[in-house]
Amino acid sequence: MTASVTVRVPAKVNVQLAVGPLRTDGFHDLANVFLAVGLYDEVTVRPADELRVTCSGADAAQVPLDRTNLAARAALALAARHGREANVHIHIDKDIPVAGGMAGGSADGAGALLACDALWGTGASREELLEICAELGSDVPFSLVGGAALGRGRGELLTPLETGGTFSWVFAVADGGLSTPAVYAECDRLRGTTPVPDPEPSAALLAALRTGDATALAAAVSNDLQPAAVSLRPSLAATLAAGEEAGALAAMVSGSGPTTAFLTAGEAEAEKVADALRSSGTCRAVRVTSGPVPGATVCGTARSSA
Ligand SMILES: C[C@@](CO)(OP(=O)(O)O)[C@H](O)COP(=O)(O)OP(=O)(O)OC[C@H]1O[C@@H](n2ccc(N)nc2=O)[C@H](O)[C@@H]1O
Ligand SMILES: Nc1ncnc2c1ncn2[C@@H]1O[C@H](COP(=O)(O)OP(=O)(O)O)[C@@H](O)[C@H]1O
Repeated sequence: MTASVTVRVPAKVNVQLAVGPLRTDGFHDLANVFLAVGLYDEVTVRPADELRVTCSGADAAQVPLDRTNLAARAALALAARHGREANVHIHIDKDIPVAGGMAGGSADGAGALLACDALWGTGASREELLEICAELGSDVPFSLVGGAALGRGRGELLTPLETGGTFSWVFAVADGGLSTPAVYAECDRLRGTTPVPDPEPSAALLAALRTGDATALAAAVSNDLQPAAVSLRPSLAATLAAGEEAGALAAMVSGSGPTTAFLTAGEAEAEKVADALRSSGTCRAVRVTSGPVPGATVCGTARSSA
């Protein structure tokens, strides 16, 4: 009998986030180019008398442990489809900043889904898992898939993208989070009555990903939510400026923020930008990593002796 399953799930950065007009269902159509990067949450599930969520890590106190947690919702959704109880203890070892625009909650949702599927021997197809992910949230399918992908619709309709290399990134973690709906609402407010074009992926950006050319990627990155995130958190402007001055090829807000992302020419340049950001006093923590990396992956299974 399986005693526990552990799944490792990466964070993401959006190298392009083109946001269309507000839809009647409250969402926005997107051209969302995701890149999975090497900051990870680990989700472990084991049989229990009832559904329970615990969390460890520096930001653990900010994570809800009730049934609103995306990992709990994932377990409940899979159990409901397969006519069973979601009697599991889910433990999240969290390294992805909370409410930071890096899809940490989505990562935990995808991780718990994959882990419960393995623990229960559900044998759900990839299509079924992706369908459940899309019900849980717009970013959750990408957390399952990883790598690089274009998200259309509200971000849940994925097309994998080819990448020709690995890109070096520095992330500056801000104090506190930003609410994703609040950032979308601020984007709409700033746009006012200006007509908004349908979002389209940038051909130059897709080509830069394909060839692995960091300089070309830096010239093509864009985030329509950045003005809104900076409007709600004006201090981000100083963080972005500090990374740019230190030689980042591109400085941008990660998704809805407030984490900021800095693309660099390589690992040595990333360390230099990281040092400058640390001493700038404009952020809470600095992380150096790279992407693309694979999506949710089972990394450990323990068997009970019974
Ligand atoms: C902005 C992005 C960029 O990848 O991620 P974060 O930077 O927050 O991680 C995503 O669009 C966030 O996706 P996710 O966090 O899964 O959002 P959801 O739970 O589906 O939706 C939360 C709320 O965000 C807004 N929302 C989300 C997606 C979308 N295409 N249009 C929206 O307007 C809606 O107000 C919605 O009610
Ligand atoms: N497993 C989870 N980890 C973190 N936050 C979660 C989780 N489940 C639900 N949430 C809620 O989702 C909100 C957004 O968190 P997160 O996914 O980390 O950020 P973002 O949407 O900016 O990428 C949090 O403020 C929290 O209330």
